[in-house]
Amino acid sequence: MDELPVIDLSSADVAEVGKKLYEAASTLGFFFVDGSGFTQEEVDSMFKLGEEFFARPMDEKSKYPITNNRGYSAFNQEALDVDDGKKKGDPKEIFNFGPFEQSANPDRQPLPPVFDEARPAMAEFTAKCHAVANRLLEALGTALELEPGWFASRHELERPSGSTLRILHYPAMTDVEGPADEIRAGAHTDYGAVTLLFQREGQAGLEVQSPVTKEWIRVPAPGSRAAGRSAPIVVNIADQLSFWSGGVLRSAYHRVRFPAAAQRTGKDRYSMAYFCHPADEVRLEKMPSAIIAREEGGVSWEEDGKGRNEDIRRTVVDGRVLTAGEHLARRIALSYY
Ligand SMILES: O=C(O)CCC(=O)C(=O)O
Ligand SMILES: [Fe+2]
Repeated sequence: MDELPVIDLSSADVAEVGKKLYEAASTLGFFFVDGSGFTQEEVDSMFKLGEEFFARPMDEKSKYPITNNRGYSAFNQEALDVDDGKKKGDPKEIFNFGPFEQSANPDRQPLPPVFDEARPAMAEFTAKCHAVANRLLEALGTALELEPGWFASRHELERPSGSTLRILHYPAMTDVEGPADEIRAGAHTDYGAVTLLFQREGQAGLEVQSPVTKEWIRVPAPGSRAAGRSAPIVVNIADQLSFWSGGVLRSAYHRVRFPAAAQRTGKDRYSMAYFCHPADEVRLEKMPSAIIAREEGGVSWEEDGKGRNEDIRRTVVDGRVLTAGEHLARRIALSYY
């Protein structure tokens, strides 16, 4: 983890945690958090559900096709990289869960039996992810000198939002022919405010692009560092924080790549993401932060994204400021086949 900082969220010194979060969020936009409150058992039990589901026959899985960003997306169906024009989806399969909180999700999502039976545990896990994301955002808010509650009041779990739990499966592929086959999830930024990414120990593959050198940096997949604690969780800053901060906080480009040699070992990779989004109606406007106002003018997100699809960086269309819900809809429309 040499290049990515590990920030301990259990520290009582929230101002210090906030400073570290700000430093990490405004440079690479990718870091680890430890001390989130998750135990390894909790995380493992979610992965186990995912393994059981993905092992089911295709005709069963495809009874829950992804619609409105919820449900099952099969091999080659989602292309996260909207810039490479390859018109071919990523070789991975995923299942997306919309909010379990009933008021945020009035039309209860149909789930296959393995997940349906685990609804209460999954709801609890999701609520915990949301709480961790909110804790992190509030700590970041102290470094940005925002009034307390600025982030929390935009991320209430009860309000309809794009917040999504996603379980991913990258089956081993032994017929890797060239570098293009090594990419298992294309380069992209995430669409919400912040993403928590759970990995399994030893199942690396995630890479983040340095906004300065454009180099791809490998993100390791470490195990638990202390008894009773889950392995450190990867956190990445996503589009909404970049919009709110005029690009000072970095929505980081990342991808999943398995070198051919690693693929030939025949091992599958599993990961799990919690995409924390603000409420759908929140607008893509600047946050009232003097710190941001002072820092603006450095390397902008727009510059970062030069040569890449500009449409996904728009905050205003036809003279109207977009909302978080509209941004999500625009990004989804570009990503599925
Ligand atoms: O599987 C991973 O490690 C990353 C997945 C990802 O970036 C995504 O689904 O947005
Ligand atoms: Fe992502």
